Amino acid sequence: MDVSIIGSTGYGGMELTKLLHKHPNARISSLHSDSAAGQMLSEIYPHTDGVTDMLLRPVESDWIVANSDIVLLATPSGVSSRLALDFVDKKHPVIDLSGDFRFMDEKLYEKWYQKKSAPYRYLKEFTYQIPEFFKKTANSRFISNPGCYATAVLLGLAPLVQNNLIEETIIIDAKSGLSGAGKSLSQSSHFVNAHDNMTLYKANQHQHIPEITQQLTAWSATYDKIQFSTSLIPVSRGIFCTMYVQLREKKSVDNLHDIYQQTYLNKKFVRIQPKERLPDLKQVVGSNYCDIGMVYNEKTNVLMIVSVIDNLIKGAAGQAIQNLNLFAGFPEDDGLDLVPSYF
Ligand SMILES: NC(=O)C1=CN([C@@H]2O[C@H](COP(=O)(O)OP(=O)(O)OC[C@H]3O[C@@H](n4cnc5c(N)ncnc54)[C@H](OP(=O)(O)O)[C@@H]3O)[C@@H](O)[C@H]2O)C=CC1
Ligand SMILES: CC(=O)N[C@@H](CCC(=O)OP(=O)(O)O)C(=O)O
Repeated sequence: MDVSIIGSTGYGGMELTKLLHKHPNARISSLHSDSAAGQMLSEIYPHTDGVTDMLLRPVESDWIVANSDIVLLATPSGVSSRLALDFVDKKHPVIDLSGDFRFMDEKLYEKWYQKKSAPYRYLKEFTYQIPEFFKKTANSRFISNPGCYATAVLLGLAPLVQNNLIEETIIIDAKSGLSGAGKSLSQSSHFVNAHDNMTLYKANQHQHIPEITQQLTAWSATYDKIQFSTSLIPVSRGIFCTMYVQLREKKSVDNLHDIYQQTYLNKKFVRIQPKERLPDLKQVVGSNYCDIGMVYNEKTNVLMIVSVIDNLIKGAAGQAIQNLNLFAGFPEDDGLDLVPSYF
């Protein structure tokens, strides 16, 4: 399968390039860049010299449609919504990493992203796809890849929500490394601000709140609100997400653990930790794994769940490749046999 990437010089685009380099059934047919068209990738990133180096072509949809089987959009929200339209019109398959096609509702998108939405007739062509819950019947050629925080949260809560086990309040405290913000420098990602520091941002205003509740309510209508906070932590990669939920009734640790294992039976990329063990960040960084652990407090009846991912892999490029594999009928782990680096 021939794959084109747009937004090639961004963090997500670069991660896609790296993963596809090792893919047994897909190859990169072209890299496209707005800022660096005409240059070689190695002129911008010398580490790609002799490995994944390629010419960066301009972003031209006709050329891409003629020369690839699918296009991956690793572009910012507000840009994907513009670029995708030509491909949808031409029925050329798309996987979009941005937030632009995650809602079926223009107003909802505009409220949370503060940007103009793609028209509804395009939104409705896209399927929001968490690969672990992919249904063959819903196979779509236009796929909206879940957001990074949303991925960690939804995988961590799915077993409880799908089985209606939560009393009401869901409190989520998520922390992300700086690559989650993309490569553009901002005041908050400046070394002096980020190093040795922790900053909570977008309190009650994060754009992944409606994305998370949209999926939770699709699983069980009761769960239409969450308390969600996001913080920057001084690491390059990784999302560490702690969730607190009060259960409807008391459960044994064995029972809860079984429910999680059952939900992710044969789901290679979700690893449920042994009972009472919580994952750390580095055990997933550099891989497509989402590791989930939990601790139950019998006195308060609160279950604390910890879910960790690499934001650029399971939270973005790795999940996009997983979705590409499902779309193409390739084994789900093609190109994703990655060992976390840990040290
Ligand atoms: N970083 C993360 O952890 C995650 C990111 N995402 C989403 O994935 C997408 C990519 O994120 P990320 O790689 O971090 O972002 P970056 O800012 O690192 O890269 C985005 C790239 O898009 C291209 N681009 C920017 N503006 C335009 C434009 N006007 N027209 C065409 N291309 C443009 C640029 O590449 P070039 O100049 O080469 O075209 C840029 O490098 C975003 O939508 C983000 O929200 C989703 C989950 C996690
Ligand atoms: C650390 C950091 O800044 N992370 C970004 C995540 C960006 C992202 O994934 O946004 P969409 O997928 O919704 O486009 C944020 O919190 O906005």
